[in-house]
Amino acid sequence: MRQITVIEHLLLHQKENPLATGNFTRLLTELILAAKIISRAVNKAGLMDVLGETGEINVQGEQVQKLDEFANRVIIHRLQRSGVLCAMASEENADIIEIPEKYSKGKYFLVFDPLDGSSNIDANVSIGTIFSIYKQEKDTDYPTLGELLQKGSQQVAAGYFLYGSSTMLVYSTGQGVHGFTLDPSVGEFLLSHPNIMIPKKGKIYSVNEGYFPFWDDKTKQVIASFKDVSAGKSTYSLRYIGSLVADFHRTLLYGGIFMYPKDCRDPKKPRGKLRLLYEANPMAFLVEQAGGMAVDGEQRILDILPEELHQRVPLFIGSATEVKKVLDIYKS
Ligand SMILES: O=P(O)(O)OC[C@H]1O[C@](O)(COP(=O)(O)O)[C@@H](O)[C@@H]1O
Ligand SMILES: [Mg+2]
Ligand SMILES: [Mg+2]
Repeated sequence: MRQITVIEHLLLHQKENPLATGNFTRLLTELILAAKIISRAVNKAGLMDVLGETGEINVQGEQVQKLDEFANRVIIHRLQRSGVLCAMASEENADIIEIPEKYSKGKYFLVFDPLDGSSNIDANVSIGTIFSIYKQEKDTDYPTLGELLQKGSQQVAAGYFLYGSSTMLVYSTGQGVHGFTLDPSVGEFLLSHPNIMIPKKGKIYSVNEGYFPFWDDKTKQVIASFKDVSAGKSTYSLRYIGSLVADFHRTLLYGGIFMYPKDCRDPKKPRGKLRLLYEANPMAFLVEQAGGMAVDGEQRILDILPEELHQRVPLFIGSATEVKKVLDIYKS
């Protein structure tokens, strides 16, 4: 089989794609380089000083791991010099990240979760980097937060790097979902999974069932429906890694559903844990491109207009059959 790189694939196989321009390919090239640097650190984590916590608490109120901070620094460092971004937003930074005056600017917003699945880092379990790209609509040098807070349906591209038993890039520019595997011997991501489509129905449900006592009655009904084996009902297996990027990747390839519902423990946090901008929107963009669905229980994730940078949202994502089942139960 001919070996096809990410940029080659974008230019050759998506010719009619308006994103096949110098600026977008530059952005993708820098992102890929940042991911290779992060992947190298992940692979050598036990040999480098990147395991454990930094001792700091981030804007999400969570412990910052050394690898979270490293990945965040690598992405900001590389991408602010790319000349094609007008601003960035990271799960680890409280505010929008402006491009310093000394670098030239462009028209894209990059929104990212530098290291997803932080609690799994020290156990050598799959983790990843999630990204989402939007266009700046107005022609100003200083984009406002309001300009960045676009609906997920306005993403021009989204994807993730998965640092698993192999390192992969899975992404979409709105023309299908394509997967590339890093060949460490040549240092390139090469096409391995063209045109990924999620099965219409799956056999796996994925959720942290330890939180069962903290769910409302409807949510309990939703999860119970995947355990219901009465006459004629399908049986499901339960799989939960605790890294969205890895749980989503399995769901995309095998089908089924991943869920992170709202939690009633804290009435001030009725929206679950996952972040709309950094986690739910990019995965929702990918799953729809692959023929699946993503909802918050009532509405399509990509239709939600964000009110703030670090907004959280309940997430039900996967094969159409299972996601529709969730919608039906919440509606009933
Ligand atoms: O431990 P919990 O509550 O099940 O949460 C797991 C979820 O939290 C996350 O780790 C949150 O992401 P970060 O690691 O980027 O903060 C997701 O990857 C995962 O789906
Ligand atoms: Mg995350
Ligand atoms: Mg993270």
